[in-house]
Amino acid sequence: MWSLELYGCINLSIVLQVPVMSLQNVARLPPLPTIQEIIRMFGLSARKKLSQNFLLDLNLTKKIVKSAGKIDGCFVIEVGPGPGGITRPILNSGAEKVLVVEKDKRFLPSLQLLSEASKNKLDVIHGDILNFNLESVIPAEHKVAWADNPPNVHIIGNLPFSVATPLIVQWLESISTQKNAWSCGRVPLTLTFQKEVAERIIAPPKSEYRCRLSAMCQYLCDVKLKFTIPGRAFVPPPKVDVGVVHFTPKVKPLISQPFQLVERVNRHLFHLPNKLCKQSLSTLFPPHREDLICDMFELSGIGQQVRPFQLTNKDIKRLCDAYARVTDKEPDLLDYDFRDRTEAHARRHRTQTVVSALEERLLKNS
Ligand SMILES: C[S@@+](CC[C@H](N)C(=O)[O-])C[C@H]1O[C@@H](n2cnc3c(N)ncnc32)[C@H](O)[C@@H]1O
Repeated sequence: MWSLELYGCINLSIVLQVPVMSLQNVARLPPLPTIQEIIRMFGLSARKKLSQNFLLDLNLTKKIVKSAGKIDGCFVIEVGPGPGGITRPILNSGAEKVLVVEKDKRFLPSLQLLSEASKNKLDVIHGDILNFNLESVIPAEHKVAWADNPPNVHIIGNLPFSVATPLIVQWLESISTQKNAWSCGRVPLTLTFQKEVAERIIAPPKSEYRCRLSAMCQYLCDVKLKFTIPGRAFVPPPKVDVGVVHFTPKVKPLISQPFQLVERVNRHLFHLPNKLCKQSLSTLFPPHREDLICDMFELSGIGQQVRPFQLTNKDIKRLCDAYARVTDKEPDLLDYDFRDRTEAHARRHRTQTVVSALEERLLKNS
């Protein structure tokens, strides 16, 4: 039996102001202490340094799980479970098996207890999701062909903002190459982001939020902002609101070029989102090769006066295809880095300044 005395009452350094996740609300798991009690029992204070913001409101954690779609009978991977506020509704939604990947080992004992209560339906892995290949943990019976409907596998996570964005970029590359979890088919994702990042992910052309992340997410996935959560719902509350985004990988990506090429074109395109495309794309080529930008626009059929934020996903596809054709003829251009030139130029300039100062001094002394 669970009891506070058994584990000792350890400091609760966060203020709990949200509705309590009560025993009655947990339908399929046996009676368990509330998440608040778990936090207290194991001394699981949220670490600001690690951007840990817990979601303890059962209505919200259930809503996140519901927005993933039908998870009954599915294999569910949760990234960053923390004290288990989202893990519990996943277990209660009839998932066949749940695997959680948690980096902070302070959470492992409480997750282990949850695993025992779930009759080992829950597996706990101590690891860093940024370096973790999910392919090996997804059972073979859940693997389907890419063109089939998404497999009975879901990834859900409320990660720190500083992890969620690099992680989705890393995972987009895995989606494009059908590696990692996506070697098992078009595994959908339900992830939380800072609201502004969520707005960027789903931003249509001409939106003020349209950026590289919008183009990269949308060429590979159908993306939907499911709902937003006010920052005050978290413990401790972050200064910003949070968006829950659902990603379903597309059967056929909108752009058939390699991920690195698409990333490169978008990186250059959107580094000056409000300038003319001609200006933003000029950094793709050495300064004396303006002819190549003209070739790129001619091949793509896109007008040079358009601004990056106005481009549709199809326009971006045309520009990527055109860039692929231009660089097919001169593959070295794929390695061209305009900053190298700037850096080399700056270095030359610094050297020249030092040399001139030296010469001046020598002249004075002579
Ligand atoms: C914002 S908290 C959310 C906790 C819990 N899911 C909730 O909603 O209350 C993020 C969790 O992700 C974990 N985490 C952070 N970086 C991680 C990583 N690279 N790999 C796995 N877990 C990570 C943190 O330790 C923390 O438990």
